[in-house]
Amino acid sequence: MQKLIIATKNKGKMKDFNQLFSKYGIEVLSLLDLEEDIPDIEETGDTFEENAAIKAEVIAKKFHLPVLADDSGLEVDALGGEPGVYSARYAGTHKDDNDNLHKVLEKMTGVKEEKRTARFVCVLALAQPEKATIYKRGECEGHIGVEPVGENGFGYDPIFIPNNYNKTMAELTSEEKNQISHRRNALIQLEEWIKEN
Ligand SMILES: O=c1[nH]c(=O)c2ncn([C@@H]3O[C@H](COP(=O)(O)OP(=O)(O)OP(=O)(O)O)[C@@H](O)[C@H]3O)c2[nH]1
Ligand SMILES: [Mg+2]
Repeated sequence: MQKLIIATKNKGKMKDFNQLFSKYGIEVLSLLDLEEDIPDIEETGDTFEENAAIKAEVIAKKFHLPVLADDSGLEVDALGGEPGVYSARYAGTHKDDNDNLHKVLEKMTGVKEEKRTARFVCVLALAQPEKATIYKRGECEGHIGVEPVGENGFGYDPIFIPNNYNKTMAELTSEEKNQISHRRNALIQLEEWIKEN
């Protein structure tokens, strides 16, 4: 395999995937890289698995090719697992990273450090013509800071401090993020398939 379509329009995810796939010599294409204009796919599921499958299967069917999709998000324990599957649209359907992370910070006002535990979750769904969809889940544990710090990454990276670090995910280089991230931890489980295909 020389090229793989990833059923996403998220440029932050694609930056991660570009780097993660480069070691396999595979070029990844997002829905924004295709010639055809692909309408937004409605994420109607209640779980990361359901939403990842919806995205991967719609595009795999359309092109008759293997397609990977990523559904991911932040689970904050003090917020009962929110924003979870609603991470991209937590502060509204305009899907603004800055508004989303400020909503989390606001809701966490007054919550003590030891109660600020959280994790990033990434579920990858690999849909292939005539085959059952394969799921892989990766997580990255950490806690929520009190203000946004750092310029790298995307989404909630500026407020997420991974375990064993004293800086946010947005202060890590992309190489550092890609050694510990939820996305990396999910993708590594597909390594055998990637090498065989
Ligand atoms: O700080 C972060 N670092 C990450 O590494 C990360 N991964 C996911 N997220 C958050 O979770 C939403 C995914 O929602 P999501 O899977 O529906 O994706 P999306 O709607 O943005 O794009 P698409 O892939 O569906 O086209 C994203 O928008 C982000 O808010 C992250 N935040
Ligand atoms: Mg989405």
